Amino acid sequence: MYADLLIHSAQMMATLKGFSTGPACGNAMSEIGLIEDGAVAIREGMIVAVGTTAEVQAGGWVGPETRQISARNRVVTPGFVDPHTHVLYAGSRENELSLKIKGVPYLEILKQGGGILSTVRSTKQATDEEIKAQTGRRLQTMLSLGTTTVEVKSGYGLTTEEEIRSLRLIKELGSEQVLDLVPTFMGAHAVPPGYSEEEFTNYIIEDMLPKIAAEGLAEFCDVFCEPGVFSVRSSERILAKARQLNLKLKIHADELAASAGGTELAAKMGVISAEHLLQASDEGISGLAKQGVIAVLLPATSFNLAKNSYARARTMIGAGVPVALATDSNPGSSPTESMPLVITLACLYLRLSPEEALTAATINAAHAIGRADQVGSLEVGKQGDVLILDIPNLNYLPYHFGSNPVGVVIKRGKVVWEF
Ligand SMILES: N=CN[C@@H](CCC(=O)O)C(=O)O
Ligand SMILES: [Zn+2]
Repeated sequence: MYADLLIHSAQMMATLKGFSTGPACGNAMSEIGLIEDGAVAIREGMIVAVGTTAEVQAGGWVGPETRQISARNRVVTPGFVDPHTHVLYAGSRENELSLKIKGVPYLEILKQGGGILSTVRSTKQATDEEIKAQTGRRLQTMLSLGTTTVEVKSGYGLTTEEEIRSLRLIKELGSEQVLDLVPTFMGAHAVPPGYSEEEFTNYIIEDMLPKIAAEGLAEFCDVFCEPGVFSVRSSERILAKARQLNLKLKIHADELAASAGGTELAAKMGVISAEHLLQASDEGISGLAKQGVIAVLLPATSFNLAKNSYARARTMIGAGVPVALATDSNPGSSPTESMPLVITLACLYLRLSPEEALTAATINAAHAIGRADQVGSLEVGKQGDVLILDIPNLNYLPYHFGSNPVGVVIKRGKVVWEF
């Protein structure tokens, strides 16, 4: 039995091994399982051997039919996992840039009917084909930047019918695209005109959630818990109903307003992951650590909101909270598809080391979306999702920002993108 593909002679290979059953916390976030002169062999889409080039070659995996790719002078890592995106939508919001430059706050734009509500309108007006074509292009860009698994939220529908349409389109794209897509229901993304927050919360609980759960369209349920959007009380009611319906839980918590209680709710509900967390309190952070909640940090959003405010990642890591990174790709607060950019911002502004950032963008991100048994590290039995980065060492990844460091993307053992 020979491998279909052998990647060999990597200057350095970061395997991220050893964290498949639980995310890396504290000092362990720096343990990236380095192998010099590394090699990985893949058969039928799955990893069958990992080690030094000599070890893998001695394992008898290389036959006449095995395709061999040299990673000499390059760095090999698992494919990036992007655990927080709003990438399914139609339209764009570059018109809001001038408002932002003038200092109009994000939630003020939303209150005036722009922001998320503007994307709700453009998505509703678009045909299924238009939404899929626009989203497909973004997914293709993600793939070229090294993302091989991505979480995608609904939330630009805000009616039962439109939310179900979005989740069905995510499912269709998942079966047509190279990337693996993980669907999250986020009907609680904004309160549309004509509803009070309480009325819309009731609508989500009584109508949206039961129908979406019955169709099996989402794995996770997420809520934008923020004063002026969904209160802690409404968020708790929505998440409790979602849990009853066997959905796993996520929460956008304490992004904009000072310590509003979202982080504490995340800990109380024992969600899988809490996202943003710019304003999380010390008590909230220790609650996350106690409950093993993963902090999904989104430094591209902080950067793009241009308020010079970033999550306290060092405090979180010090407290033992497992940290993951994501793009938050969306048309308003983070119009980017780039995990390499997120890694640079995480190093410079969250003060993560390159090793911690890589852990956060691979195995910890995989845990945040319930996929750590399949992706996020280079270990025997996992999917053959591998990147060959055109860089001489790991420091170079955050260092050289704004260009694409990805040389080759391999998804389930197939070369799917090459520079
Ligand atoms: N904060 C709420 N939702 C998104 C933004 C979505 C949008 O602006 O369209 C976020 O995570 O940043
Ligand atoms: Zn988000």
